[in-house]
Amino acid sequence: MPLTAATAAQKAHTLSEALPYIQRFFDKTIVIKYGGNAMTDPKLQEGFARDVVLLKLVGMNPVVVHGGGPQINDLLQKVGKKGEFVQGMRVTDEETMDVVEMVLGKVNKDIVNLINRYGGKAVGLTGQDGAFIRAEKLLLESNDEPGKMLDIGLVGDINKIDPSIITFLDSGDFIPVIAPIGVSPDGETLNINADVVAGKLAEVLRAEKLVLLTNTPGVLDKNGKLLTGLTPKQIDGLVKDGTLSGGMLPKIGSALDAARGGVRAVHIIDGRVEHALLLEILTDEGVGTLIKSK
Ligand SMILES: Nc1ncnc2c1ncn2[C@@H]1O[C@H](COP(=O)(O)OP(=O)(O)O)[C@@H](O)[C@H]1O
Ligand SMILES: CC(=O)N[C@@H](CCC(=O)OP(=O)(O)O)C(=O)O
Repeated sequence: MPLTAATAAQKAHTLSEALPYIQRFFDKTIVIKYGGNAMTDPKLQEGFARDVVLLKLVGMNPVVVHGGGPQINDLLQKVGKKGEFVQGMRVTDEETMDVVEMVLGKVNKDIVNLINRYGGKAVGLTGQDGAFIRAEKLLLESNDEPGKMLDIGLVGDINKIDPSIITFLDSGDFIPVIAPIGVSPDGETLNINADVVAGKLAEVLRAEKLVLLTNTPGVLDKNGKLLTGLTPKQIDGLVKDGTLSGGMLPKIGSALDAARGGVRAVHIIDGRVEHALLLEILTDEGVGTLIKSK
C-alpha cells in the first residue's frame, strides 16, 4: 500500500529523531536487563533481538543480562517443587540450583540464537566463564528481626566482576548475553538475582545507561500510577510503606546502586511494549521510571 504524504513524513521524522541519540551513545556501553517476565511473547522476543542488533550496528555496545524467574518457577513446578522467595530472592537448595542452571542455560541460548538470527553475533556467558562473576553466599537481614541474618541457600552476593571478557567481546562485533550465575571461591555455582548482576555490571563497565525491562509500566505508586522519576529519598519511603515489594525490591536496590555508582541514566521500563528498547534509547519517547542518584 502506498504511503500517504503524512505517514511518510511521520516515519521520516521518527528515523531522523534517532540521529542525536546515535551520536550521543556512539561507542558507549548500554547494559540491558531482559527480565523473565518481559520475554514471554515470541513477537516481543523478536522485537527485542532486532533492537539489540540495531543498537550494535549503529555503534553502541549493548550488553544483555537476562533473567528467567517465571521459567524457573515453571520447571520447579513440573518437578514438584514450589518456588520460594525472601525479599525478592529465590531460596535456592541444591536441587533448585540444578533447575536454575538448566533453565538459565536454555534461556541464554534461546536469546543468543534469536540475536544471531537477526544478524548479530551474540556470545552466551555465565559468571563461571573465566570466573568473571565472583560471589560468596548471600546472608539477608530479617525484616521481622533486625540483626538476624537469614541463610537462603546457594544465592550469591557479588564480590567482584572482572569486566575484561565483556570489554573484549564489545571491542569486536560481539554482543555478550549473560546469565546471572556466579562462582564462589571454592568453585561452587551460586544463583544471583539478574537485576543485581545487571546493576553491578553497568557500574563496573562504566555504562552510559542501564535499562531494566520488566512487566510493569515502571515503578507504580500505591494507586497504580506510574512514577516517572524517583530520588533515593522517595525510594526509601516507598520501601518503608510497602509500596515496593517482591521482585521490585532487588530491582530498585540495584538500580539505585548503579545510579549512585556513576551510571548516568538508569531506567525501569515496560518490556511488554513492542520495541520498548528502541523507544527508550533512540527517541524522545522516554518511557517508564528514571532512577536518580540524588
Ligand atoms: N510499586 C511497584 N511497582 C511496580 N511493580 C511492582 C511494585 N511492587 C512490586 N512490584 C512487582 O515487581 C514485579 C517486577 O519484578 P520481577 O517479577 O522480579 O520482574 P523481572 O522478571 O522483570 O525481574 C512486577 O511484576 C510487580 O508484580
Ligand atoms: C537469587 C535469585 O532470585 N535469582 C533469580 C535469577 C533469575 C532472575 O533474576 O530472573 P528475573 O529477572 O526474571 O526475575 C531466580 O532464581 O529467579
